[in-house]
Amino acid sequence: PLQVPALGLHVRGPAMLASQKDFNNAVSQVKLLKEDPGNEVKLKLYALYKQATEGPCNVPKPGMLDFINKTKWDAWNALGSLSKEAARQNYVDLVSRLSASSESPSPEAPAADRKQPESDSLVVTSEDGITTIRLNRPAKKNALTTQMYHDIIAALQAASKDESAITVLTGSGDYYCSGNDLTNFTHLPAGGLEEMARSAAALLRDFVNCFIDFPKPLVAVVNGPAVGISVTILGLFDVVYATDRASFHTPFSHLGQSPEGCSSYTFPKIMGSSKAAEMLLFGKKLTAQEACAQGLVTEVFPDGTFQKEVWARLKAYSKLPPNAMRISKQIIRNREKEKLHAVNAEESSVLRERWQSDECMNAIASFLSRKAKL
Ligand SMILES: CCCCCCCCCCC/C=C/C(=O)SCCNC(=O)CCNC(=O)[C@H](O)C(C)(C)COP(=O)(O)OP(=O)(O)OC[C@H]1O[C@@H](n2cnc3c(N)ncnc32)[C@H](O)[C@@H]1OP(=O)(O)O
Repeated sequence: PLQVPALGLHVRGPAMLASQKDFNNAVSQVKLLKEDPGNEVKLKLYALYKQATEGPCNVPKPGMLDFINKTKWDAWNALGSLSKEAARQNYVDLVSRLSASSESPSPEAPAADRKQPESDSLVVTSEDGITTIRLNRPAKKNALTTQMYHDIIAALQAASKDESAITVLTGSGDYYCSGNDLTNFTHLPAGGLEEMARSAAALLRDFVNCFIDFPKPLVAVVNGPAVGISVTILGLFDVVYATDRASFHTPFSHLGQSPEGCSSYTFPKIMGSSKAAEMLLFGKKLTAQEACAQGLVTEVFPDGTFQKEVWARLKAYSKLPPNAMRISKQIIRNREKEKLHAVNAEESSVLRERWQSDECMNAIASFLSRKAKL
């Protein structure tokens, strides 16, 4: 089947297309879903519904500050000339997957407690004693959606209990991760900006807590440039391997924001206060070699041999006695845990205020209107 890239959906041949009755049933089924499928999926459903009922997007683009309607318009418009029939089929397929996953757990779950991620944007695999959590939104440089934060939390919780010795976080495509998806802040809930900031701070805190508490060796395989929160949490990993194509960028001041991921504590500790300040206050972007010289990265590999060398090394490490590695990590981490939790709480609470500031809103609007890029 062909792919509609923006939404990762499939176009089928005419013989397999769903009828109008199937479509109407799917529309009714959506209202009966037991779990909220998350904003990204709801956006896909919206776009497919519009395409299936009205055809290609035919209304004017909303203004850049009309975040919600612009995001909906973008999703519909991204379907291009997809036929009404194919959109109808994709809608029916999506609803049937959502209904199945909300009704029964997958019989093929690879580990007892593993719940597969809600969307294709995160891929979790276990092999050779290594659980790999792969960010999989290459078209968006692996920017983290709200759903992905939830899925990463679930994946880490499952990995902490599975049979693997080592857990790896990496990315698909040319980027490791472009940080928080800035459109996360455009879906204003009923309680407005204040409620959005409250729930974002709670999610951030839970997310970072999972990294602080993760009990096994945690390795970042940084396959390309890294931005924002994907950089700051590196201070909570045990080992960081990077391709020489990677860069490390924390543009918080540019975005009217402040550091998170415990970086206000881990970065000065790792690289000294003035190097940390240059990154966290002034947004200085480091090359892979610079990040390695400053202790944020363990080792840099030539891009051409990066995957081969890193995975060979990780496979060898994964054969070491797992309990010994776990216990050694605990001794190192236990000394810091209380402090890290306190730092995380403070950073999340400061960001809650920042997200309600004009500085932050203007920076996000600028990015979304394509005026600003890092
Ligand atoms: C209510 C609940 C909310 C919950 C939210 C939880 C909150 C936790 C938040 C924790 C705080 C985190 C802070 C950060 O991470 S700050 C860093 C944020 N990231 C950025 O500012 C990066 C923005 N992106 C860019 O500047 C460029 O895209 C980049 C330099 C990364 C790449 O440039 P390039 O020219 O190579 O590629 P494109 O710009 O064309 O990008 C391709 C497409 O990807 C989209 N994209 C990229 N990054 C992001 C992003 N961070 N958010 C959203 N979209 C992103 C880009 O728009 C392109 O899309 P289109 O092809 O559709 O145009």
